[in-house]
Amino acid sequence: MEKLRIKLEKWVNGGYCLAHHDGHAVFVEGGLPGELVDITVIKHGNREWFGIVDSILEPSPNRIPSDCPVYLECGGCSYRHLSYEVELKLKTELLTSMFPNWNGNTEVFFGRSEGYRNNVQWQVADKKIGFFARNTHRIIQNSSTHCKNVDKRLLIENANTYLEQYRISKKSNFRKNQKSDKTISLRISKEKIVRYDSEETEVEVLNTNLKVPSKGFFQINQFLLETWLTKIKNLLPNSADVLELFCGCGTIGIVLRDKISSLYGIESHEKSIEYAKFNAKMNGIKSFHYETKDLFQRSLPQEVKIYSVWLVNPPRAGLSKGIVDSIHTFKPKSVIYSSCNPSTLRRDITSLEKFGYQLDSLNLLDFFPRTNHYEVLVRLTLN
Ligand SMILES: C[S@@+](CC[C@H](N)C(=O)[O-])C[C@H]1O[C@@H](n2cnc3c(N)ncnc32)[C@H](O)[C@@H]1O
Repeated sequence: MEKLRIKLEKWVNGGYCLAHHDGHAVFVEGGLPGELVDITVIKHGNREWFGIVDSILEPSPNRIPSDCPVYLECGGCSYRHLSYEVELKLKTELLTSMFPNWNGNTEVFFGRSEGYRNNVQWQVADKKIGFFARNTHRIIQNSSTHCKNVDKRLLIENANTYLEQYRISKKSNFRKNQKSDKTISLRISKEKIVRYDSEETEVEVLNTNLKVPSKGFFQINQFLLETWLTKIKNLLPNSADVLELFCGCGTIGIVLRDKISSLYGIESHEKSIEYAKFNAKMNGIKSFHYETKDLFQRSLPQEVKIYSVWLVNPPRAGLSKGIVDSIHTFKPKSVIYSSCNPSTLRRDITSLEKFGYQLDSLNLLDFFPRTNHYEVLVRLTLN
C-alpha cells in the first residue's frame, strides 16, 4: 500500500482531515489540522483518496494520547486523539458550517462521553469474540473487553454474569455458542442484559414505561435520552396534533403525551407498531393511533392533513421525496426533525425552505461521543 508524507489542512465531515496530493483530495483518519504526518493510503479513488495516519512528524498542540489500545484498528471511533472538549467544538463548527444562513443560537447538549451505549453487537469468528478490524472480518484481539463507548455491563466478561441463560458464562459453552452465532447483539433492559435479536427490552424514561420489541429500534445513548425528549417537548406547542413519522415503538409521542392532543404514528417495523399500541395503552393514552407503513414506498394519505405538527425521526437516508412533497401538499405549521445524518438533514431542509419553511431551532445532541456521528434536532416553521 502506498505511503505518503502529507500536511493536514482542515477537518471535514466523517472524522477526516483533508489534505491534497498530486491533484487528489486525501481524506485522512487519525490526524489533526496542521500536522505533518506519514500515512498509508488505504483507498485510491479517481479523485479522492483515503488514508490513515501511521506516524506524526509535527504534532498539533490539540493531540492527546488515545486511551484505547485498538483505536483506529477497530474503526468505531474517530476522535480519541483529541480531548472531548475539542471534539464538541469541532462537531459544532462542522454542523454550523452546513447552515451558513442560520444566525440563531446553536444549542449543544452532551452527557458522559464514556459508557453511553446501551447496546452492542459483538462479532463472532474463528472462536474469538469482539469487534472486526475496519474493513475486514478479522476479530481484534481482546476488543470485547475494552470498548470505552459501551456500558461496562455489555463488555463480554461482564455480560457473562447476565447471560447465564445463554450458557456462555463458561468458556466451553461460549465456544459452542460461537458455532451457531455470527453476532451476539446485547441491549440493556432496566437492570438486565437481553439479546436484541430475540428478547424485548424494557425502559423507564421521564415517568414512562416502554417496551421495545426484539430487533426494534431504540436510541442508544442512555445519558442523553431525557435531555433529547425534553428538548423536543419544548419545541412542541401545547395540545399539539402530531403526525409522528418513523415512530419506532412510540417513544417520543408517548413520553411527551401531556403536550399532545392527538397523534398518528407511522413506522415500517410491524412489531414496533404493535408495541407502540401496547405502550400507549400501558401509559393510559387513548387518542393515539399507529399504523405500519413503508414510508419510502407510499405517499401519505389525505387524513394526515389534520396534523399541524409533524415529528420526524428518519434513519440515515433522511426523508423520501414523497414525504417532502407531502409536507408541501399538507402544509403542517411546523416540522420537528431529529436526524443522525446532518447531510441528509441539510438536503431536506433546503427542499423545505423552498416551500416556505424556516429553520427556527438548531440543536446538536452528542449521542455518539468519540465517533464522528452526532444527532441534530431542528424545528422548521411555515412562514
Ligand atoms: C432513527 S429511528 C427512530 C425511532 C423512534 N423515533 C425512536 O426514537 O425510537 C428510525 C425508525 O425508522 C424506521 N424505518 C426505517 N425505514 C423505514 C421506512 N422505509 N418506513 C417507515 N419506517 C422506517 C425504523 O424501523 C426505525 O424505527
